[in-house]
Amino acid sequence: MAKQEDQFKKVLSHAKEYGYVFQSSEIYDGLSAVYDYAQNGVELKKNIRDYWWKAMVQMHENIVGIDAAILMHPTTWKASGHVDAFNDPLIDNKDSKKRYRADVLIEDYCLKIEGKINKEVTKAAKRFGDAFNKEEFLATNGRVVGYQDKIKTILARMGKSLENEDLADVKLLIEELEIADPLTGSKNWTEVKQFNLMFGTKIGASADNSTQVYLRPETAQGIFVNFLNVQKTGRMKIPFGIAQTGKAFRNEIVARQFIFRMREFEQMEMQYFVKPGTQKLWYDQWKETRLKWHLSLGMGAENYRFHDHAKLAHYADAAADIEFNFPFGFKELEGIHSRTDFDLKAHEEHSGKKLQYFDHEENKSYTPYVVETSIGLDRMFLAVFSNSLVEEALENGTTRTVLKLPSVLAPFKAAVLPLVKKDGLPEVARKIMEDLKWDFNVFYDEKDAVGKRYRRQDAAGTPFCITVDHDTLTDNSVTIRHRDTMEQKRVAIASLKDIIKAEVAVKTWLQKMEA
Ligand SMILES: Nc1ncnc2c1ncn2[C@@H]1O[C@H](COP(=O)(O)OP(=O)(O)OP(=O)(O)O)[C@@H](O)[C@H]1O
Repeated sequence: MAKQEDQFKKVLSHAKEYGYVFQSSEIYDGLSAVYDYAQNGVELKKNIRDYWWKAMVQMHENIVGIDAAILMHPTTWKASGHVDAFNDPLIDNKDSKKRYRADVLIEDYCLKIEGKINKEVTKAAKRFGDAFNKEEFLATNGRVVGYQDKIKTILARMGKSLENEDLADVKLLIEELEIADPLTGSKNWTEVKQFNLMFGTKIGASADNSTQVYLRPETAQGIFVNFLNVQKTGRMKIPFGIAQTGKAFRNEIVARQFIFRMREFEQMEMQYFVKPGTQKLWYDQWKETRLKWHLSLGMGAENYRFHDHAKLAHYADAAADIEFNFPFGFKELEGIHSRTDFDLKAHEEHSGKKLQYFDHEENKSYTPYVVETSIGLDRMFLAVFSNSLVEEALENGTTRTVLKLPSVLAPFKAAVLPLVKKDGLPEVARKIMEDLKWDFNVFYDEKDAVGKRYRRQDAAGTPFCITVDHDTLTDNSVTIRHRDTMEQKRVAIASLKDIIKAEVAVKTWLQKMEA
């Protein structure tokens, strides 16, 4: 755990030091759970968005994109259920005046019990050595089984109380477990109440209630309300998809873990409209396709797992998360949801407009079912960034910090470095830059010794360094150094474009999905 926390701290400071993520309005001490993407961060974020867009839209003839507005007619959110049910249970500590999510306090309590189980496992593994069988130990050791049962009972009771809106029982559970404010140890709690996560605002100059609007808490509804417009104007035939990337806003009660849980964030969503009865097939297929997309980035299959939901949202008949191994453990990165015809039907009902599809093959109209894939761009950014940041021991006893970003996502694909700032080398380096920048984002650096410049580019995540030296003036060749292997090769200037392209092109990476 300490190691994981250490890694997370490194991620935070590296993100700032190398111009990836800044706290929003930092000069005013920041705004909680709101972040700005800096000069390198904006490029990485754009490249992740493009990589998703290409895989989802460009590679599928039957998926098209839209860009709906953040502000929507307020009835949208009545129909979708967000006005009535997009709530989290909130509890305040009367002494510290700190605010918490009641369910998270209880889950954190269970995590502590899980910590005890892990300790027992480590102890037994040491004691029994090779003869240790973890599954058997978990199933038979009395103390461990007791811990597991306790977690199950607590979570089952919490789940039931939340479902039945029995918030008094959630409070009682917190009291019975003697859960204290993690910051102060106080057990002086208020009642638990529901808190709606939508940010509301008013449209126009009037303060009258009819002008109440919301900042969208998800991008999906912009797709549902445009379903028929897109289907008709694009002459789309079922099954087909509509994709969208854009900002979403949630007034999260507890915002923590950096850009993992933000109040303003970006989603990349795709709604796939299918014939009723075929949703299970498409749901399974999209689960597989989306996992392949993640794996194509080469961040280690062991770092992903599915979590199939036992308890389903009111609109879903199946749901799973793709979880990623973040520096603080496995957590949701993407959701795949079979949303039935809930949303389209709800919008039909609230708008009084038909949102049906006429199936020419079957010669009848029906409301399509929807399978959705929904991933947070910022969470994906954190997954990529934290997975890529490594400290590497070198043969000479020193270490180097490398940001081994998948090169297709790296902000800059190459840095051009004249060995010295004289003898005409900068001019040649500039010429190489001028030529490469039509195809790639290229960085120019002539300050400090070349070794130091290599380290800077390693830490910033640039896959290639191109060094111009005195020989370049006569042989038209340069040294190209690879970030990950540190291997250096002498190559002709004329071949640079092809060498870089072969490694960083979207095609090189996305084709791995087919393997
Ligand atoms: N507050 C947030 N900050 C950053 N990304 C978010 C946030 N809330 C959701 N996301 C991203 O949007 C995706 C789809 O949203 P969805 O509504 O399914 O999330 P969720 O199940 O509410 O997430 P969580 O359980 O973590 O709150 C999530 O998988 C996640 O990547």
